[in-house]
Amino acid sequence: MAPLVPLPQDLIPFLDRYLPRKDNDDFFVTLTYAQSLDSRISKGKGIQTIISHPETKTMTHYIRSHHDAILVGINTVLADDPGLNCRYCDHDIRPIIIDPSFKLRTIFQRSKLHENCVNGVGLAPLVVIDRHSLVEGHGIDTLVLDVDPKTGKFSWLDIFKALREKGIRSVMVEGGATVINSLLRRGEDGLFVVNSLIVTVAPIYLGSGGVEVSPREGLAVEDVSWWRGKRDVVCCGRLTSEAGRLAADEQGGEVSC
Ligand SMILES: NC(=O)C1=CN([C@@H]2O[C@H](COP(=O)(O)OP(=O)(O)OC[C@H]3O[C@@H](n4cnc5c(N)ncnc54)[C@H](O)[C@@H]3O)[C@@H](O)[C@H]2O)C=CC1
Ligand SMILES: Nc1nc(O)c(N)c(N[C@@H]2O[C@H](COP(=O)(O)O)[C@@H](O)[C@H]2O)n1
Repeated sequence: MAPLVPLPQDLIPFLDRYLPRKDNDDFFVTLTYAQSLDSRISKGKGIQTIISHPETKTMTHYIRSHHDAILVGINTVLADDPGLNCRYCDHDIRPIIIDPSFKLRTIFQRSKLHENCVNGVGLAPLVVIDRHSLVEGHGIDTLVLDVDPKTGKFSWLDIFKALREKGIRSVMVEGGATVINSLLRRGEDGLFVVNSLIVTVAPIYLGSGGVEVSPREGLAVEDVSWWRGKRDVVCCGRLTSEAGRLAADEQGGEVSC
């Protein structure tokens, strides 16, 4: 695996107020991903695509160093075979895979996740599965929840409450699009479960066949800051209050970021 390039040092103060605080026990969710100018996160379904410049790739590993867990959907594991460890510094981060039908079971032994565990450079993943997919004898840590029978989905609140009960206090969500789009929606209480949003934007187009990030409803990101690197920009913001919706309404339904 190629070594990371040095972290641009101005990213440290820039990211600081969007990362979980060590002195605060509240559960914290950071949603972070890299996208093209046309809001694509890969060239196509199942295709791993390098979007970040090497310096924003290093940033991702720096952000991992501030979280207890890193969460992705199963399609991301199937497409990318990711390591999901922290290569910025010596920091243990727990991979969480959302995988209701437990597809990971069939490929785990030949995955990078497994290789990292065996080589002592990554923690074992915790796989969130539906009760109906529970089988014995695979040697993989599972968190068993019930999907909503109508949607076939877990509730994010159920997932995060269960992770909190396991002692996890901060989760960095990296993707893919299904996970990101669902987290960019308000819950039934009208609130988002995401605290911080950190999006890398690279000056490329991936085309209409690419995997798109675009939530069902528009929203306005609050408390926004931008960083400009050698090639990419990074947008940080928050999604926690009602102000985003109010701001959108005041602009006659137009939503701006
Ligand atoms: N550029 C970037 O930063 C990133 C890009 N990617 C790309 O994203 C693509 C994968 O995206 P998607 O196909 O959308 O897949 P995904 O990685 O979001 O996984 C979707 C699957 O996860 C499970 N899942 C997700 N949320 C669930 C819930 N609430 N309840 C129950 N099951 C749930 C389901 O099985 C669902 O089919 C890949 O091409 C990958 O390369 C992935 C991560 C980051
Ligand atoms: N930040 C970022 N930039 C890109 O260009 C990407 N393609 C991704 N993808 C995410 O990173 C995971 C791979 O990470 P490691 O193998 O652990 O280094 C991949 O699965 C996506 O979640 N991210």
